[in-house]
Amino acid sequence: MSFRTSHPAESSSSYSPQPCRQFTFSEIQLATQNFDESLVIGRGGFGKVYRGTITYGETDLDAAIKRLESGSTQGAVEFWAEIEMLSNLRHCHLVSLIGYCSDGQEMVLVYEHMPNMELLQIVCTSVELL
Ligand SMILES: Nc1ncnc2c1ncn2[C@@H]1O[C@H](COP(=O)(O)OP(=O)(O)OP(=O)(O)O)[C@@H](O)[C@H]1O
Repeated sequence: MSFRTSHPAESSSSYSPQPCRQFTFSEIQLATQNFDESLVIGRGGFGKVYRGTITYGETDLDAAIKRLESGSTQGAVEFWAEIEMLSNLRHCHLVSLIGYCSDGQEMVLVYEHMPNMELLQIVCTSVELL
């Protein structure tokens, strides 16, 4: 599988900076305590989702951090599509994308942590078990 290492929009002359920020892999490791298993809050098609604290400028933000897993059904195309879409869309009913990290094979999405999303997952799982 081949991976893109830069945001497609960065090569475009019409690119205008988005509030969505690019993080280094070291910043992601720091935020997730090097992907500590105790911080895993969910798992989706992309891979595991970790809860972490990411530093954005002067502010520490409560974040949900999705790391693309090797063997994930979703890949580079979906990764960049998610960044493109959520960078341009801001709505109270949509989860906010804080930023992303693309470093070699590592692809990570950083969202605002939504406590209700975990609660919803617990309710859905309980209903499935009934
Ligand atoms: N922003 C968030 N805040 C809190 N928890 C989150 C957030 N994003 C994801 N999660 C948790 O991680 C789980 C997996 O989320 P994810 O979006 O990766 O999977 P999904 O909803 O099944 O989507 P897909 O399979 O299309 O990637 C969610 O069910 C939720 O528990």
